[in-house]
Amino acid sequence: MPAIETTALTKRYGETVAVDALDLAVPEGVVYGFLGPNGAGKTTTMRMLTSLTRPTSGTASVAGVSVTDRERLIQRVGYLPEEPPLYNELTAREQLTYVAGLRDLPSGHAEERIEDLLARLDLADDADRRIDTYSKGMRQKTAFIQSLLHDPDVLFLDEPTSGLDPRAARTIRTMIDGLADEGATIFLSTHILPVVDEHADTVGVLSDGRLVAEGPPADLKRQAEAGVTEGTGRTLEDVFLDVTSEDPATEDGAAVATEGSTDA
Ligand SMILES: Nc1ncnc2c1ncn2[C@@H]1O[C@H](COP(=O)(O)OP(=O)(O)OP(=O)(O)O)[C@@H](O)[C@H]1O
Repeated sequence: MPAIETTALTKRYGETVAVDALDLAVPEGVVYGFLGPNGAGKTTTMRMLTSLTRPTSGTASVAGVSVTDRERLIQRVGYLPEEPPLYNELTAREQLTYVAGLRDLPSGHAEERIEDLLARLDLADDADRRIDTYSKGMRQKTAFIQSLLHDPDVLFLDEPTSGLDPRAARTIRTMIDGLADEGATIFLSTHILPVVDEHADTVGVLSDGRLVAEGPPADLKRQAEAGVTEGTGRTLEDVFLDVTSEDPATEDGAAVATEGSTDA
């Protein structure tokens, strides 16, 4: 059973088709890099997959739970949105304890997990200060911990290293790999293409609400080399620019899929 499965998933806002008949099958335990230009529909897709917004049509399930079953779904998924919900008047420790309570985590276990995650992200010394005194990076770390506190099966991350210093960014990247190794599925949306290149097992590129390319980074780069002078190394950025260009050749809706791209 795929960790994420969508069939003709569509979201319209009036005349705008934000997500257009999206078919995804993401296996368990992988890091799936979700790319696309601004306004491509990435956030809308993640909001549908975490039951924050309802699809106009089509179906989707995450960790085997339909996105229409919000109550069961939120126990299985974590989401770090671009603007994470934090209470400014709480300290990080209070915020995380509060969220652990909402999630019904046994208090002893929750406390241990919170302390461990605060320490790993180098936030323990500041954890008793109010969040409204935090830097952007400290807020981001708090929100990242909050998204995975309940050990979700599928974790949706929108620019998880935004505002983080290189050390903290590396910690988060290492944690992403570790979570996937333990069997969690990570749906990673970011514009930092080298991170996707290094960490994603499979990449999907969304453009105008449609999946225009999908496959392991190495395969997509190899495909992009076809027709290019031999020996020219292509980067994921080249692939991204190719498949999201306004060139009519790429606008026929045909996804550049790589065989077996969604196999674990
Ligand atoms: N609540 C809304 N009401 C109306 N239109 C919306 C709404 N949310 C998103 N849209 C539209 O849907 C399209 C997709 O937006 P979305 O935020 O999903 O893109 P994105 O890929 O996450 O972009 P970015 O990389 O800039 O974050 C855009 O045209 C956007 O204007």
